[in-house]
Order: sequence, then C-alpha cells, then structure tokens
Amino acid sequence: MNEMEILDGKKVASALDEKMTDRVANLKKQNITPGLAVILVGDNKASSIYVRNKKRRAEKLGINFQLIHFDASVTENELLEKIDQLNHDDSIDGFIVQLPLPDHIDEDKVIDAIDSKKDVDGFAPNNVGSLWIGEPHTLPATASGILMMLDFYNVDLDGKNVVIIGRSNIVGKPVAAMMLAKNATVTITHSHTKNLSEIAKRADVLVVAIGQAKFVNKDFVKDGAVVVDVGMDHDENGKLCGDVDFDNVKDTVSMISPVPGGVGPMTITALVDQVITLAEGRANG
Ligand SMILES: Nc1nc2c(c(=O)[nH]1)N[C@@H](CN(C=O)c1ccc(C(=O)N[C@@H](CCC(=O)O)C(=O)O)cc1)CN2
Ligand SMILES: [Mg+2]
Repeated sequence: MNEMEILDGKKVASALDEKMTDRVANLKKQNITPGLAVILVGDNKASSIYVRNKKRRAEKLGINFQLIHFDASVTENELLEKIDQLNHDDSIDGFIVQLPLPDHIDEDKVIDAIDSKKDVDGFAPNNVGSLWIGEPHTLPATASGILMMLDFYNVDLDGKNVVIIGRSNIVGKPVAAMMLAKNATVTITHSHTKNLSEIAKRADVLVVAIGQAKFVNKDFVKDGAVVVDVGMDHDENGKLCGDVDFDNVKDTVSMISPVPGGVGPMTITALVDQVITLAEGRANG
C-alpha cells in the first residue's frame, strides 16, 4: 500500500497568501492598489458564495474589490455597457463576469466584450490563443490553481504522462496547454473516448473534470498516480463530492486533491495572484 498525501488546497492557499500580501504592500509603496471587479448577475446561490469568497480574499490581501451586482433581468446591452466602462476604468486591473449567466444572455458575446488585457479569467479568445502559442497573458483560474498546487507539492510534470478527463474551455483545455508548456505528454479524453479507463490508467498525473459524481474509481488509476479532482458534484445523499470516488482510490494513489478543500480554494488564489501580476505590470509601466 502507498503512503498517500493529500493535496490540500486550503493549506497551499494560505501559504501563498503571505507572499501575495508582500507584493501588494510593495505596490502600495508605489501608490498602486491592485483593483479587481466582479460582475454577478442574479442570485445563483453557489455563484454568490464564490463571489463573496473572492471579495473576502481580495480585501484580506489589500486588493481593491468592486462588486457589480445586476438583477437576473438585466439586458445583454446593459451588461455590455458595464463591461465597456470597466474596460476603460484605470483603477481596475482585471475583472470577470461570474458564470453561469441567465439563458437570455449570450455568454460568448459577453466574454468577447472584455478587453483581453483585463480578462483575469483568461477566457477571451486572444488570451486562449496566447496560451496555446506559449505566450500567456492571463490564465483561467482553475487551471492555473491546479498548476500552482502541483508546484507547491513539487510534482514535476516534465516527461510525465498526463491524462485529462474533460475538455471544457474553463478546465480541460487550459490545463492541457499549461501542462504541455511544462513538457508533459498530455492526452485529453472526454465522454466519447473509447477505452477511457485503460487510457486513464496510463497516467502519472490524472486530472478529472468531467462533472459526474464519483466517476473515477480504481479501475482508472495507476498505482502511485497523482490524482487531481476538479469535480463539484453531489452524492446520493446530496453531499458535495468530486468526480473521483475518493474512498475507492485512496489506497492506490500517491497524492490526491479532495473535494471540498482541494482545487476549489486554489481557484481564488490563482485569480487574485493574477490581479496582482497585472497591477505589477501597471507599476512597471
Ligand atoms: N467567471 C468565472 N465563473 C466561474 C468560474 C471561474 O473561474 N470564472 N469557476 C467556477 C466557480 N468558482 C469560481 O468562480 C469557484 C468554484 C468553487 C470554489 C471552491 O472553493 N469550492 C470549494 C467548495 C465550495 C462549496 O462548499 O460549495 C472546494 O472545492 O473546496 C471556488 C471558486 C464557475 N464559475
Ligand atoms: Mg475581447
């Protein structure tokens, strides 16, 4: 049986806070306060919690946080007008539109309206392209948080077989691009992939972001693999769980990120880190 280590996102997040606080203090000495704005539409309960956590975290680090909260009935045009304002607001280094949006609003159109220089979600087409050619400007926070966490635990990706289950623009694709840039051999799989468990079992590092509760069991996991669980699902009792059946794989893996307390907290760390980096860019003219 392996000695298993938990990839503890909460612990990493608080360990990284200290450095980020110092960076903000340094900026303030130069009369620059990093600014982050979040646009929230409607009252989706989970989104409201994430945004509240972003605000708490940003303010704790000394970042100027602005919440723009629209009613669910806001029109697409009103939203686009606000985005235009933020694009031209010099006190805001970066902003995001919290997803998901109500059905009457075209998500792609909204993301496209964000100035790619201020797109701290890294979702704008320019930023996606920059990432894939190896010259990233901003990075999607979940993907970036996963790499920060693996780096903290000294998981070297160079030459490793990485298998990603899930091909979303928010997680699967950017994780693939970022791990390629670290010289990993990356395979992206998804719901149509044949022999999925067989392919997953070749992974030294398995990243699971497929959105199905406890989808991955030990049939998918090589002995000693590092498993990153990006799922946020609910089990048969309505309890929050991941895409990986933790109890089933825990004696097979060498490291695993739990849900909750793994990737989730790193998402917010990666977001605020990126806002600080943009403000540092502003300080350096
Ligand atoms: N514009 C964006 N929208 C959304 C993003 C995003 O990166 N940009 N990601 C998700 C939501 N998200 C941040 O926005 C997020 C999700 C989960 C967590 C988190 O800390 N999860 C906890 C569990 C929380 C719980 O108990 O429910 C954990 O995993 O430990 C943080 C941020 C979708 N929208
Ligand atoms: Mg744009």
